[in-house]
Amino acid sequence: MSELITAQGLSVRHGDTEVLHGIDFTISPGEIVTVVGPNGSGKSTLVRALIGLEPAARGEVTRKPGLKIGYVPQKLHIDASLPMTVRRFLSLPKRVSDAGAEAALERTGVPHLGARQIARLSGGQFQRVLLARALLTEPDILILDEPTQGLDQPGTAGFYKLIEEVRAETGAAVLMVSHDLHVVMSASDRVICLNGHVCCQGTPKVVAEAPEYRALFGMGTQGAFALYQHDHDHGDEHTDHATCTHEHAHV
Ligand SMILES: Nc1ncnc2c1ncn2[C@@H]1O[C@H](COP(=O)(O)OP(=O)(O)OP(=O)(O)O)[C@@H](O)[C@H]1O
Repeated sequence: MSELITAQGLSVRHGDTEVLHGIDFTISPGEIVTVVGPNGSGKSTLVRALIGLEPAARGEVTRKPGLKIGYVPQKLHIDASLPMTVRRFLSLPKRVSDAGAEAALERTGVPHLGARQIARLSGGQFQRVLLARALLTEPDILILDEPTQGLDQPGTAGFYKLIEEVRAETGAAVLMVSHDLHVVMSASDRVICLNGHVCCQGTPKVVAEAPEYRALFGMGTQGAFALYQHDHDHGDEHTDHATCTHEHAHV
């Protein structure tokens, strides 16, 4: 198979609630795919299911045999009272050589941070260290759940530029969850809008021009947008065209 990860008819439940239903998904080598959608729409659940951290209630997820995944979760709590240097953090859970750690920090633009306490890093530095850690395994695919959360606009733009450089250098595919719609649109090969199901997907250009997408994310809001869940279901297609369906935007 050429796809790195495939999901067919994937549904995931949390307790009695079906959080995701009928998801068809693929990601190919070297692709940058971004998942957007309102809070609680199942973005983190989807990436966790694709990795195998959440069981499928229905459907199936297939990963290419031997696939190496570099995963940066949405939340990683590190106790501020626990002394731990960046260098030590990079060796958890698996020890890495000094040369390997240095190369990864260099690659993510923070070569001087090895001796620093992890709890004292800025948000942007911490994200770059997390990315360095994810790169240590030389992954076929990087999976980043809201990697620029809490970063300012230059920090966010810089981080996405770094992601593109890493993709260009290593050929790794990238699957991201993000709320930074404007940057996401330019940095992604494909955007998937999720709302419990895939309600919209396509190339950034095609999706951005789709009236449905504009309705979904709002116009004239200076980047602010609001999305509301809808409770009807319908078929979704995977095509190169935007396949937005009738969502309701309230801006
Ligand atoms: N471990 C869990 N147990 C029960 N319910 C959960 C669990 N994790 C997530 N949920 C619920 O599943 C739904 C989807 O959550 P998920 O975190 O996947 O959404 P999301 O799109 O990533 O949200 P956000 O943008 O706020 O990060 C939410 O209603 C959430 O409350």
